[in-house]
Amino acid sequence: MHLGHSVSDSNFGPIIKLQLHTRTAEVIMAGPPVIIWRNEVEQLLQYRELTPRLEEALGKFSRRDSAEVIQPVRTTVPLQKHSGFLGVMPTYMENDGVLCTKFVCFYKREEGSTLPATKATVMLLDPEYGNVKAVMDGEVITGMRTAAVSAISAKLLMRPEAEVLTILGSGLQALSHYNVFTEMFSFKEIRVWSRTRQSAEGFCRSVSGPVTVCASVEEAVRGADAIVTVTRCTEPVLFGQWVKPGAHVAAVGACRPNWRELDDVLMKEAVVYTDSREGAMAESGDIILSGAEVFAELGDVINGVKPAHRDKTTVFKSLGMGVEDAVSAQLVFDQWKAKASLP
Ligand SMILES: NC(=O)c1ccc[n+]([C@@H]2O[C@H](COP(=O)([O-])OP(=O)(O)OC[C@H]3O[C@@H](n4cnc5c(N)ncnc54)[C@H](O)[C@@H]3O)[C@@H](O)[C@H]2O)c1
Ligand SMILES: O=C(O)[C@@H]1CCCCN1
Repeated sequence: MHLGHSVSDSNFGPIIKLQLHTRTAEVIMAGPPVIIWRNEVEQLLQYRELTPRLEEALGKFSRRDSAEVIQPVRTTVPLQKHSGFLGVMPTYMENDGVLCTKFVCFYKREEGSTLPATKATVMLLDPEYGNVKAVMDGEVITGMRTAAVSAISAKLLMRPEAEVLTILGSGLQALSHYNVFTEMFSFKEIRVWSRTRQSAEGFCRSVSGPVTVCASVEEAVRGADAIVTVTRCTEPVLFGQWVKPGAHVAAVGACRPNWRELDDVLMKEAVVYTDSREGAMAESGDIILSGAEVFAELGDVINGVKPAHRDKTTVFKSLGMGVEDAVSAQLVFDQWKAKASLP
């Protein structure tokens, strides 16, 4: 049996057939979990399959049906010595038979640090037997599912005639957002701003299409129809006075209650959407410190219970949800089994 190049036969415990209860359990790994690492996750995960599954999952989450999704607010453990946090993100999707936990460490790295700002690992478990089925790289999953959800917010909330996309930040999330936004939409102009021109120019070299490097945030965002903020700033970097009325902002950074990416003017003027109300009220400094009202979750719009105010300035405040990782990891695992000709 082909076991995938990521594990050798010797790593695998015996594949055994068990007669348990009334269910014949096949391919229960009596041995160690499958390890699916970065390169293989990159090969197995595609936006065209992932994005519709994420949109469905956002709707399931917002219905608050415990048979669909159980997703407590992320547990966050401060790593004070390293200016970081450990986030633990369990999710159970009973109807879909998916049990997943992501462990993610994220840090306030000093400028010029070459250490990663985010490191994530995803575990997929069998909800009936409790064994760990797979351990996966969480970097690719986090990068792709976060960008795909931002793209879903743009699909729902951005004006259809949008022509200019601006990306603030030039790191891992900036690249994944560039990739999915250019796959899902066609913009006449794409702009990027980063703290240093050098890193912005490095970003331009890493993408396939033309991108304008802007010297200031104001230059980058004035006239933009869609703005993606993917910085690690902790004070506002995007100011409402620069944002064109009717623009859509996908705000991905500032995921701590005392961190900001957006100023009060923008938060007060915009119609604010988020992924999880509970998560936003626990973790979003942009919402908590500005006192802005959360109009709806993205899932409420998907379920048709709240309108999409495309004609107004909109902010999607993204904090990241375990259900996004669960859906992504299950898709990776299903693709891996298909490739290994496993049932
Ligand atoms: N919402 C979610 O689901 C989710 C998921 C993953 C990461 N994030 C957050 O998204 C942000 C970007 O993540 P990433 O993996 O791309 O990080 P990264 O370190 O790869 O890139 C961060 C970018 O921000 C810039 N930057 C750093 N400090 C800054 C500052 N003080 N002001 C302005 N720009 C600054 C860096 O130059 C870089 O271009 C982080 O805040 C991260 O916590 C959110
Ligand atoms: O949901 C996530 O994966 C990210 C990790 C970094 C902090 C914000 N949330």
